[in-house]
Amino acid sequence: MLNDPRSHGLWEKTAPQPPATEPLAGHVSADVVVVGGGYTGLSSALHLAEAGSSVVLLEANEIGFGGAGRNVGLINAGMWVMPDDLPGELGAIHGERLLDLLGNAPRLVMELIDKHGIACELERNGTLHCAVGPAGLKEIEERARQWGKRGAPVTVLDAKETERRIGSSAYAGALLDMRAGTLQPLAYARGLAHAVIKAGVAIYTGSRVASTEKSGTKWVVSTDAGKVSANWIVVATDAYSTGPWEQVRNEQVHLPYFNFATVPLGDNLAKSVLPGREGAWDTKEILSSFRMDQAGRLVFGSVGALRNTGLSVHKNWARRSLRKLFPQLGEIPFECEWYGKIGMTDNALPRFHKFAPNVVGFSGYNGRGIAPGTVFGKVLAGHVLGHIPEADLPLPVTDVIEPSFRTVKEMWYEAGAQAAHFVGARV
Ligand SMILES: Cc1cc2nc3c(=O)[nH]c(=O)nc-3n(C[C@H](O)[C@H](O)[C@H](O)COP(=O)(O)OP(=O)(O)OC[C@H]3O[C@@H](n4cnc5c(N)ncnc54)[C@H](O)[C@@H]3O)c2cc1C
Repeated sequence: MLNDPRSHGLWEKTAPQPPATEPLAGHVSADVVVVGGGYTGLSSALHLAEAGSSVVLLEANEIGFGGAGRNVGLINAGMWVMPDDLPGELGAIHGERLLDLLGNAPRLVMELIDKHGIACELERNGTLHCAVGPAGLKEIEERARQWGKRGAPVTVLDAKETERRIGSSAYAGALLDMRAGTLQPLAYARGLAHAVIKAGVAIYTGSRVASTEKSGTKWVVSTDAGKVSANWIVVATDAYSTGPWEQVRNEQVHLPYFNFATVPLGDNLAKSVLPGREGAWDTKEILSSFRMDQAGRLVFGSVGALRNTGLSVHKNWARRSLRKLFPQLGEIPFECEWYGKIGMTDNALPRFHKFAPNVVGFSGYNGRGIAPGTVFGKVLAGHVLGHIPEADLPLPVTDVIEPSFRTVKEMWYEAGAQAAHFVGARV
């Protein structure tokens, strides 16, 4: 995308085409203007239009330019925070409400894919959170216990069953979560965009919102070449936020995350690595993730940016790690490499912001935005339509607060990941 082979990598290579769109020109009106063409913006536009609202969606670059086109494609249920800790973080009402909403969020993703016939390599076979050593095993057992008492279909697999499912003896066990799955992330975003246009939304790409102003009872948002007047603004710009909502980006500490995709493994090897096509990641602090795509490529990722010295450090690390994790693959070549920035918040939980009257948005998904972004987009639509009052939202309204030492923390993430990957092959 935008002539950068390390921005969207494999996903851009294998995703179906996006709908034809153009930059905004002139002055148009709508009930709602949605800013951002990722999962949050697309889902909110879709649900608003299906309920009869007139909607304009403005995307600064292309559909899926942000996290939506760069991520690993794990459709996770819930956040990183342990289920029992959420009520403590958010209060009992918001905590249990968020658990319920996000625990069921993958179902909404899968329903939308089915309903709109989105070709995005959906796999419904669950995810495996792989335990590294006894501490990792303890962690997943506790997570399983906490989800289990809420009725979630989660199981702890022993080391033998984990090895059978993954094709590696590296792990002490794994948490299998049958609510979850994998997809081709850019294909999902582009498929949503097709559905959004079919529902009657006007999407303008290459249309960065530069400013907003109030004109009577309406909001007017301006891009380089046009304006939109609307009653509501939905802000769905998250970690790639620019323009009037750069504060959303500044609220987050950016964690770089890269992926390498191998060439297709071929039938025999593919049978020995994740034959069930679950998505997987481990319990390490600097975690690694791995999954297959539909053509049998192994997508392997971890923390770090593929730029400057990081490019060779992380690539060498990925080769060493794969040799150790899956020796049966031998010296398998990489076909694609890419990275993006994950927006982390200080308590690892997303935020709901009310920037001004009738200007609202969710952000800060901490690397878990496929299902939450989709479900929060639907919640935003319900809120704008007056069906979900503020008191019933899954998160409290919070101010946008920049964390202290943000820049230092971001440099530390990048340097720390390089140092860790320089020193050792993982697992
Ligand atoms: C490398 C990586 C791996 C990840 N892995 C996973 C994973 O496996 N599973 C998971 O669930 N999540 C994962 N995530 C997180 C997930 O991708 C994000 O949480 C998700 O994309 C957020 O969706 P969004 O629609 O809110 O924002 P985005 O997808 O980032 O979209 C925001 C859009 O807003 C646009 N924009 C910004 N400013 C303006 C403006 N002024 N005017 C107009 N448009 C603007 C941007 O161009 C962008 O397209 C990962 C993220 C990364 C980067």
